[in-house]
Amino acid sequence: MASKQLKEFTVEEVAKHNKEGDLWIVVDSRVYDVSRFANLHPGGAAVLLVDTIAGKDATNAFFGLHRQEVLYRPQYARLQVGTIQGQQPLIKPLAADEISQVPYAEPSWLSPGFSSPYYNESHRRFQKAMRRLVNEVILPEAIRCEENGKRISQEVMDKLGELNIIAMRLGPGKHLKGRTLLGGVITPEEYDHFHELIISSELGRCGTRGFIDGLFAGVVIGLPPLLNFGPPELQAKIVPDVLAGKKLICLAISEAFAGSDVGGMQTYAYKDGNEWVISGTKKWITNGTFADYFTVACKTEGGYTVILVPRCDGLSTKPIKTAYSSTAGTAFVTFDKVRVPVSNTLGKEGKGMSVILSNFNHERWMILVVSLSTQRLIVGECLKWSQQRQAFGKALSSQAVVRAKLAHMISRVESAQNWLENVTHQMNNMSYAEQSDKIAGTIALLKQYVTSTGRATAEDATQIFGGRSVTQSGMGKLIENYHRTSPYDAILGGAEDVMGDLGVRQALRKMPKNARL
Ligand code: HEM
Repeated sequence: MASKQLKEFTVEEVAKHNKEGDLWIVVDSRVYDVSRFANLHPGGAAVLLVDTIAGKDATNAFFGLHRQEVLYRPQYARLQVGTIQGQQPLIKPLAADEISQVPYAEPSWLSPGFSSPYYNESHRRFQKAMRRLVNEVILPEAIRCEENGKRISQEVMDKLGELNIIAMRLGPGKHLKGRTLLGGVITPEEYDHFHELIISSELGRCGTRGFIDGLFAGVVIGLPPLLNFGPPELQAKIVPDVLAGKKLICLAISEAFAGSDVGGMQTYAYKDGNEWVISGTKKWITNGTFADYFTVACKTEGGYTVILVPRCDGLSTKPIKTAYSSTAGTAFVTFDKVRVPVSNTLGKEGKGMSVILSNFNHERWMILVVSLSTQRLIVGECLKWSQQRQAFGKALSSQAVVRAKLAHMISRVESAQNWLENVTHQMNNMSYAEQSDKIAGTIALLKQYVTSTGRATAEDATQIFGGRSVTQSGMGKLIENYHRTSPYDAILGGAEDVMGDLGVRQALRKMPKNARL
């Protein structure tokens, strides 16, 4: 409702509307006629009729119980009949590409007055455009899909394909050549891992973990083996459609028999003439329910081989019900004597383990970037809530115990961000082979750090939000989602303990032979 069409009222005029059937309230200088709405109010009519609320300024009470978005929902926005004379609303939604002014709610490079050696103008342009895209296109879809558990709509997939978001999520490389990135905001030559970090960070801010996995996580991990090791004819057949969002691919490695212990897999392929015959099962396959193609790790004679399998006879998928939304498409995949041409082999026969391992650093980095960004979102939520929530007659933030929790939360997210930016800078300056040699262990340690601090922050946030932190709607909905889903980050792409161990083992391997105290 445009404010110029609204009447202005004095506080005294509003105060006259203070009874059942004639009930007004004020929230942040906006006057609402809730006379008829009172009986439909999800919080009940009685709470609106008490002396301190009916005909009064109920701003503090309102924001102690509702997210501001409630006021912008069309069915509630139309309850506004006017404004208070001489007052202006203070609380406004952020514009689609606006940066939050809440301290630590954004990484420091985005905060006014802060500088960073890592980001240039192209990153700033890119971030602004990406935030707008997330808020206008992706977040509404995320909220829908997270709730109904359905796959992302073809319309949104097409849009993201057109903007080359899917291609960019694979990182910098020749697959970006000649593409128009995010409507031309930057060139493929400019695109680096910090742009990619921005994509994953902006997505993480949706706070809808299942949806974020549904949003091409399978492509990010399932396509690189084809791009890096697949025969050109197979690439030509599959890659364009996948990058355009027309088809989905996923990575099928883990099994009920083998998770972090990849070598324990049992899915077996043998050759019959020009064909592979594959039998076995795969479990927890992200996007598997919807996928058109499967990048499958198989045991073969003398080793492991990675094979590209299209959805075909003998291959079936069924959804696995997990703690997060089925919009992620987490599947149990069965291969029953599935036949595919030998030309679908990715990399050398028997050398599949190096194909599998080559994928892991990038996957882990992507997971931790999304996870850290959501962790920061939670810090922002806790800062806001602890200021606006009154308990024992004062704001939560006036309790030392709450401030102590906030101190730990902020320190965790800031330390991880600084480490992440350092690692990303190294990625920008190393070949993938160098990264595997020099920073695979660091990425694993960073992932362990981000996921363990994320879960500590999720726990702290539940103490600050109380019952709301375990409620899927209302004030604590982002806390609830993060608390429920942050363990995923600590498992997917390598379990937290395994990550720590990998990091230390790599460090020990690199110890100089003559190192002594
Ligand atoms: C324009 C005015 C208001 C609108 C449109 C409104 C709308 C809503 C909605 C949609 C909910 C469901 C929960 C949510 O989505 O967050 C809710 C819950 C509630 N509302 Fe309101 N409300 C208004 C004013 C108030 C006021 C002034 C009070 C003051 C006491 C109040 C007390 C409550 C309570 C106690 C709940 C339940 C909260 C919970 O379950 O945690 N509401 N309201």
